[in-house]
Amino acid sequence: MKVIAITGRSGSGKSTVSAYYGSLGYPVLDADRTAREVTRPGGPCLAQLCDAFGSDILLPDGTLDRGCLAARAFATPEGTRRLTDITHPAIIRELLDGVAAAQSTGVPFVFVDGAVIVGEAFEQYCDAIIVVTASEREAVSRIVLRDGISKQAARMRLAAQTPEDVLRAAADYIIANTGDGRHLRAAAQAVLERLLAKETNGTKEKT
Ligand SMILES: CC(C)(COP(=O)(O)OP(=O)(O)OC[C@H]1O[C@@H](n2cnc3c(N)ncnc32)[C@H](O)[C@@H]1O)[C@@H](O)C(=O)NCCC(=O)NCCS
Ligand SMILES: Nc1ncnc2c1ncn2[C@@H]1O[C@H](COP(=O)(O)OP(=O)(O)OP(=O)(O)O)[C@@H](O)[C@H]1O
Repeated sequence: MKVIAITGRSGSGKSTVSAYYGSLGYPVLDADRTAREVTRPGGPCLAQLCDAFGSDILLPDGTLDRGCLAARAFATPEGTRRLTDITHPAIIRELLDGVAAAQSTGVPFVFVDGAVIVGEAFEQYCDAIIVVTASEREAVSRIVLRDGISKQAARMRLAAQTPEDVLRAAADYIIANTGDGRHLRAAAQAVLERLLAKETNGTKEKT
């Protein structure tokens, strides 16, 4: 069984691609949801995060104040590194449990939807990387529509993310989400067919 990462910048459409593969019956693991699990009260990361960023990153009910942690961790590259170093070992353990569970069902692929995979430790567990791309303009308008934030806030979010050329350089497959939803599904289906063909004939291909 192959582990296939689906990554991309915010608003690129990776969750839409993941949902499409899920609708076809393939298992999809969501790294963002896993991150929420490992940072829940009683989870493996919350105490370490408090040690690193201050115990006032907790809300009065003991849950993580995500906005507060984001403001502190993303303020500097060192803070962002610290956040990743604390959370990713636990995220990876959970994801690998999910991979093992999928493997026992005999499917050819498990997909992992995650924004922070390229250049990080989980990349070594991936047999292939799908990068979903969209222009800045498209990503901004989709984020504005989905999250109800301003264009400026959407642009700031994108500015803090891994540049698209870095993601493209790591990609085995690129899905350019430049049209409507039907176009996106067709592009995702084409990549799936290439993955299945590669499984059948064992050839290595690169986009
Ligand atoms: C700091 C947290 C609580 C902020 O949560 P919040 O809901 O406010 O924002 P969200 O998760 O949507 O992230 C905001 C943006 O930051 C980026 N980001 C998140 N974590 C990281 C990271 N470790 N390194 C670089 N960028 C990151 C995301 O791509 C996203 O675009 C959260 O991002 C987190 O727990 N991050 C660490 C775990 C992680 O790496 N998650 C990404 C999935 S692997
Ligand atoms: N081709 C498209 N046409 C119109 N809307 C789209 C298209 N692709 C995605 N969307 C919409 O744009 C929004 C962003 O897509 P999606 O949530 O899949 O992106 P994402 O890469 O997972 O973003 P994030 O990392 O911010 O969660 C969603 O509301 C989705 O329904």
